Amino acid sequence: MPPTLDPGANQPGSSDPARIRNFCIIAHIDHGKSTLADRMLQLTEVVDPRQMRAQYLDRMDIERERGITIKSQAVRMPWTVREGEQAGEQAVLNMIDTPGHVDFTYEVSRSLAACEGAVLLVDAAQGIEAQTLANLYLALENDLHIIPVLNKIDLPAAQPDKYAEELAHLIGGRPEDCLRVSGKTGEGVAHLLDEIVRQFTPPVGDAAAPARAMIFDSVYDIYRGVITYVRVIDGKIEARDRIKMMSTGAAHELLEIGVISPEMVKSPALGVGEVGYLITGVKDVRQSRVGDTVTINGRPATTALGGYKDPRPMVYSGLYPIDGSDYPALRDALDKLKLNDAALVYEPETSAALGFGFRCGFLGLLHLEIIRERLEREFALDLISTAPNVVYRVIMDDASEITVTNPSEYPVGKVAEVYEPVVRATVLTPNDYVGAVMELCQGRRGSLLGMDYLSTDRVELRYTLPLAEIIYDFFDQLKSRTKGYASLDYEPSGEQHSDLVKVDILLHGEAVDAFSAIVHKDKAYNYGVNIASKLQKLIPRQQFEVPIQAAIGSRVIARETIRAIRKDVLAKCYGGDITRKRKLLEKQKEGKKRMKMVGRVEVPQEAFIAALSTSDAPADAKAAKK
Ligand SMILES: Nc1nc2c(ncn2[C@@H]2O[C@H](COP(=O)(O)OP(=O)(O)OP(=O)(O)O)[C@@H](O)[C@H]2O)c(=O)[nH]1
Repeated sequence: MPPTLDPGANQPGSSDPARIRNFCIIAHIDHGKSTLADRMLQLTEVVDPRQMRAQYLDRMDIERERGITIKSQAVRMPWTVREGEQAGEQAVLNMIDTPGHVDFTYEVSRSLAACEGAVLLVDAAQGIEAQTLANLYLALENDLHIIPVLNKIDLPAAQPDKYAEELAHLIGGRPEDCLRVSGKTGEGVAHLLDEIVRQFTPPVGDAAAPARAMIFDSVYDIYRGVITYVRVIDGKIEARDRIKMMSTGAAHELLEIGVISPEMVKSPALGVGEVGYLITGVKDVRQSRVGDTVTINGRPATTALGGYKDPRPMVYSGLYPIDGSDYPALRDALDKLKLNDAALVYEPETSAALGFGFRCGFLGLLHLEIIRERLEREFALDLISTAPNVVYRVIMDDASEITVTNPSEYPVGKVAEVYEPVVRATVLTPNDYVGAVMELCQGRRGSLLGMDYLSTDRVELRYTLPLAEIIYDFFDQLKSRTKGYASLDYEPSGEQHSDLVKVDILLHGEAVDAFSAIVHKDKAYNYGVNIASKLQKLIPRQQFEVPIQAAIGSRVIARETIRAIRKDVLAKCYGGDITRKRKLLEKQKEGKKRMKMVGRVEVPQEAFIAALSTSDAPADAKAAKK
């Protein structure tokens, strides 16, 4: 018998945990999570049809334009089961839309910890991809129940039968258990919502215990301060409570509490299993740290919930304003972005070539590109960024240790050992391209860990690769060598001892810090030749000859020369005798000598910009954002 309908029972704070289902949608990039989420919002009628827009939950402009999700989003949707034995049952669904790109995996894992179930979405025209696997493993690690779903069945190229087999093989179910939907047409979505209620378990928690809520996201809003997203595990948080952060012991007055449905809706309380937001008037997201446990000040819990790992920057790059007077504006802008993005780190640095700027740490190249683009767009700054590099651990001869985030700070001499970060990469590729992928990985100093056939024509290759090799055009190369069919996922996997050297680029004998790079010994020559020849084309000829050298320590490994402009000092000297001409030429030579000695090469800013931006570096991010 269907339970009796009680409209009050689904109100936040008083909903019966047995009615709640907390779930997330996980998928490879572009397999259609956000589109499916849109259909769910429509079907559950939480969005007014007139206000519906595509990718409703991707709120940042940049997310909408690029069609990618960067921040996780949680939304509460009431749903009355339509079919089957439970028809008529009222449920409260909390859906968490997660980003798909590797750079943001840490967001995914946080969201997963707030759910009991995961909808594993696979594009029925593409099949399983690298991030499908990565996200599935994350979900399994979090003990989530999985509903496999094939999406985009409206596409003529869809092969749902084939991929249902693959999926069933992967997660160990039957092919007929894979649901089939189209986020575009809405087909099968109501059935999926029914299955979510039927298959996922409701949250369990102790309603009588002191309150404990897990912070899974925290964002800064210019009007409202920090908005903290939580999932209540035990007890209840009420609007008039004073809350306490368990890691710091700091207590805050609650200004507002509520749920997102899909805009913020105030509510009197949040009970066991509920997902919602808290506003305390705190101005810095770091005071409301993701992974922390919130409790009630008057009746605090004794043990905190298990937290999350802090995201650690993997890639560093120097950001400099093109117009030096923009430096304070850049600092303010970074401060503002940092409020919202705990993963962004930066500290001031100066470069002889580029002036004042910041060395910034990012989760990956896409993160770098997004921050840079937001700085340029939201804060109207014109920036130049140096080639991205990873973090090196350098052990000196006297056993002291240095962490190098900027190649120009790499110590000269007396280096005993250098360690560089490595990743465990998974590449999924059709059979035909295995050779091409292996060749690429080998060329990037990869070592093969294993290889598996997912089906007769798809292979999973696992490699250990230096992160530094991936952040250059690896993704682009992978795509072009496999006609776009291979997909890549990677996760940090410690560090390895490597034969690395610092290559300096010297202009007229002086090292230009912005071009220094730490590269593998075998690749130093290529790097040197490449940059030197690029600069030779970019720097205009001067009054004197300018050598461009690439050097390791004092050893020059490549050289190009910018020839001098020979000023025609004889132009004004018509006729006349030869001794006068000679005298003028002698004088010119002297002048040139002086210039060579004292003069500094005038390198136009544009040359730096061109040399750095035409380096093949951020191609990965470009390819990934599509
Ligand atoms: N034909 C068809 N296209 C779809 C369907 N679902 C999504 N798409 C298209 O697939 C593309 C990617 O969809 P998104 O919903 O943005 O994908 P996503 O998985 O949210 O992407 P990320 O947030 O970047 O991970 C868009 O161009 C959608 O229009 C579907 O069911 N059928």
